[in-house]
Amino acid sequence: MSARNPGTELDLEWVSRVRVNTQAVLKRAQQVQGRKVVKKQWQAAWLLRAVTCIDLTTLAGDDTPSNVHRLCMKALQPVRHDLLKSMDMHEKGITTAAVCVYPSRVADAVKSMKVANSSLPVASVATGFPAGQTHLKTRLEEVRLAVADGATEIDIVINRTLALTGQWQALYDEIRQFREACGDAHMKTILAVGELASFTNVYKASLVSMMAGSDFIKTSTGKESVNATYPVAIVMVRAIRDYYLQTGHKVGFKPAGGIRTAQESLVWLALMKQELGDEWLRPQLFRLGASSLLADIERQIYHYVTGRYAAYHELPMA
Ligand SMILES: O=C[C@H](O)COP(=O)(O)O
Repeated sequence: MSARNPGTELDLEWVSRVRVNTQAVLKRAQQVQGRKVVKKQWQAAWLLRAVTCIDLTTLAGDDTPSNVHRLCMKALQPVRHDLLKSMDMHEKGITTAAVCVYPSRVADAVKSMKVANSSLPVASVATGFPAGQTHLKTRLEEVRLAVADGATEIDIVINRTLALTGQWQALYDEIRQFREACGDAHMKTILAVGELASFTNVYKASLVSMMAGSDFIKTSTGKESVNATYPVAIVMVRAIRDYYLQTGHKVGFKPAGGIRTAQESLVWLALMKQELGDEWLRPQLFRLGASSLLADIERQIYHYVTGRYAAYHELPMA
């Protein structure tokens, strides 16, 4: 992770003058999607870059220590060794950026990483994920427990009720408290954009989250009916840029929810490069939150190396 964002005082005047031009955002998103993506070895290199930015996620009611262990092993060896060797990348220590699990599975993930002698970060969703509709005291305690179990990154969800009713001061105060409960753990703040009703609300919620000290802002939980979209990403990354220009603090971006294909991961990287520059193409400032994206990326890399698509049994860990 890069240097932490300490946050600022809540600047309500800035928040209140925010207006987002919807047509301009939609047009820009179309341009990003319409651009040709890189091919051949450049594409393979970009796909490996995408791998290193993935928060490899499992957030299911039937998660167990064994599937969490399997997730951790996959995060540590995300692409088959022989494929990496063919690309002369086998000694580069390629892993995903982190694994992401529910709070009650953090201890399992930490144990698996320890057994593998790895310090790969374990992230946990918290604060009543995904809806955030539990008492503040409960949400704060959940953060503390996940940190005590060894999570070094916490993905909090914002209180959408506060955002939708324009209670920005109350939202700021809650997020500040989450930041404090995180201690040294880095905090990613999930806006749940599919439930924020307008781009203007998304921009305002992004600003308030950053002012309250979020190290990353994240689009979605993956559980809303609309998750990571390119237009909403344009709004959020522009808020990141404006906040950086105003304060000098760099905040990361994490699109999450419904990102499944290698092709999409290339568009996300292109969007970051064009909107925020090369510095935001590293796991310190960019994450892709995804449960099934890695399988398609590995499949595309297999195709690049062998010239054919893998049968299911050839990429069993995917
Ligand atoms: O934070 C990550 C998301 O929950 C993952 O969503 P996904 O299962 O649609 O990839």
